[in-house]
Amino acid sequence: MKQTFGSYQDEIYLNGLAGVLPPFPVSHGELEAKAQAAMSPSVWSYVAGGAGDERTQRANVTAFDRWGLIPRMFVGAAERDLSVELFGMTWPSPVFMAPVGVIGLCAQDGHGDLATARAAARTGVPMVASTLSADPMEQVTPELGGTPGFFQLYTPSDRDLAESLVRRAEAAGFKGIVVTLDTWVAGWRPRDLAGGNFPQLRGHCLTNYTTDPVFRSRLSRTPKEDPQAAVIQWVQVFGNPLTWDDLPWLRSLTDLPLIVKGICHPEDARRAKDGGVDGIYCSNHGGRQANGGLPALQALPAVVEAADGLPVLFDSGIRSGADIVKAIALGATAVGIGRPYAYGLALGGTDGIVHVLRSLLAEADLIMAVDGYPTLGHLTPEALQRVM
Ligand SMILES: Cc1cc2nc3c(=O)[nH]c(=O)nc-3n(C[C@H](O)[C@H](O)[C@H](O)COP(=O)(O)O)c2cc1C
Ligand SMILES: O=C(O)C(=O)c1ccccc1
Repeated sequence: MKQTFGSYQDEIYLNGLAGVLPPFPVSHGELEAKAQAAMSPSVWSYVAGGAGDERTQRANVTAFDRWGLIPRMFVGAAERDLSVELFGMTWPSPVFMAPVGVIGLCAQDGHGDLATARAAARTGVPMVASTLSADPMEQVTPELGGTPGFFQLYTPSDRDLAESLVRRAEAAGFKGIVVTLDTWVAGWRPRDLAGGNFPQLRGHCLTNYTTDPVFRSRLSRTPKEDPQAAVIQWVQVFGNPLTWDDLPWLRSLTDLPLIVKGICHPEDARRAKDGGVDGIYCSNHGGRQANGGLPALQALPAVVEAADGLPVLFDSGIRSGADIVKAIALGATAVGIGRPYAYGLALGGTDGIVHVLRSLLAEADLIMAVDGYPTLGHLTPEALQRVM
């Protein structure tokens, strides 16, 4: 499949000739700074913040500096193919949008989930829709166009509710279920603690619960009549400290591809594979959950090896096209963008997300051109060297 992601650069320079500058920042640093200015302090704290003194969060980003791509010449990589086969589909690139629970709040109009789905439709970049959304999942999938969407499940302790959420995701047309394992309890987050700020406790982004028949059947009054009771019910059912004994049950919930998120240990990857999952998602939740952990990128190679041919999705720390290329070279099948698209959304709705995604993909494509790696298959660990 011929790709032209790099042409976003031509578009920007051509506009420049006409005196029109890019509407949104092109560098991550400026994107972040402008997003901070555009967001309320509490939403900024929730999105940008992480666990503890955030050293794992920072290490996720700096881990990429320890690897350098080795340029190859006389390759003639005039056309690049970034497409990837995954779960029986062909994606135009190995990039997807990671689930971001309060994405709804990042949009000026409060409908960030719909804005994200529309960005997926416009770019072909798949979306993983969080359980914690402002817009109900049934309204998200129609906005995806032909682009695949995945449903991220926070497995509730109420098994009937878990099953209901999965049935709804199937009926809504999602193409796979991503079960997040690292967030059955909230990590220690000093920024949010200092502000006494946890959006879900204020009733935000609980729509998939409050629209669910099983969740509603547990309440004596509707969420509209008694929002407080709905929040209390959510607190009671949200977390489920799953064990390996629960994996057969999770697997039995759906015939859709099942992907487990939060895997950083090779032994966990091996056991998940043995348990019949279709994909491993290597991530430390962007350093939001447990401080003191190793950078997710450092966990990736051993997880890939243990996954033994099963697709490995990766996120945590991707801030540039170079990061995407490096994660692929270290064995990721696909790479998730997290905070950067939330910042794009805060700055410019769907247009802002589209700009962020197109910029990341253009940079990745142009690096593959310059460095002589025309396809993802050419990006192997041999394309990288440890930086001294
Ligand atoms: C504000 C915010 C909310 C998130 N909500 C979810 C979520 O609902 N489900 C989930 O599995 N991961 C969630 N994540 C984690 C992301 O999916 C991803 O792992 C993380 O953002 C990657 O780190 P990075 O953004 O620093 O690259 C969230 C991340 C952020 C920043
Ligand atoms: O903020 C998050 O990353 C997130 O997804 C979450 C959701 C519920 C409880 C704690 C964290």
